[in-house]
Amino acid sequence: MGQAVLKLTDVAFQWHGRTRFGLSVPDFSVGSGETVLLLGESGSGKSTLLSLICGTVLPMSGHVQIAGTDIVTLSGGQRDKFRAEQIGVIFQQFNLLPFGTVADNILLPLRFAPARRKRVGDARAVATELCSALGLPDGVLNEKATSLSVGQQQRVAVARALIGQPPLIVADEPTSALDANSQASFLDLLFTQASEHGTSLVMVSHDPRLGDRFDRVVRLEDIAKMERSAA
Ligand SMILES: Nc1ncnc2c1ncn2[C@@H]1O[C@H](COP(=O)(O)OP(=O)(O)OP(=O)(O)O)[C@@H](O)[C@H]1O
Repeated sequence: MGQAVLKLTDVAFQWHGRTRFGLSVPDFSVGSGETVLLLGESGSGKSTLLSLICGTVLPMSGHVQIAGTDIVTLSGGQRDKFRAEQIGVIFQQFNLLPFGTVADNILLPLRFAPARRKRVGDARAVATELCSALGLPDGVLNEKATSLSVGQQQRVAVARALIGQPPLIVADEPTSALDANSQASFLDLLFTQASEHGTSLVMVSHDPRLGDRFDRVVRLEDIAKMERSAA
């Protein structure tokens, strides 16, 4: 494993909903360029862990280091900017801007991330290259994102995560809406792009069959302790 891009140390978090759910992670690291598949049952806390990694929720204690910075020490605004600079995120539902074009969607993270934008140079040209590498049709940048097929929208979400080469990509069940063939070609594209740019990848899934493609397969219960109780 190269130098850690992601390192969680002594992290403890709790949701206070109708039932209380606690997640603690003593020690979990992902190296530079490493690809990790995170498996776990439904409701086991996989998305919660990704939210902690992205800094959209904060632990009650512990440290979440990304590229050497402990995001727990940052203010809310600093954390939003840091996330835009350092992490490409692919959600289960892709979360594309419904009224935006494909270009608006792909270029979105650069708006909040000056260093990432600078790395890109000619952003529109890079977005065009990414679309072509991801098998999207010519001229797609001007299409409305929601006019595309589900598989195409998924590729737009990947282009948005990859643009400007963030050191870490976090993906929450990105293939759940695809059939087996589309799933395989989607993962081929994601892996080719990530490895070309030395990007680390943490992907959550229910499906252990995807494991062969990854450097490491981690079961959530092997790195975390979960507790559930009545509120
Ligand atoms: N915003 C929230 N408020 C309160 N409780 C929450 C919240 N989000 C998740 N939880 C609780 O945290 C637990 C873990 O949920 P989480 O979504 O992290 O699991 P998961 O492994 O990603 O599940 P799935 O595979 O079904 O997406 C669940 O018991 C859930 O009810």
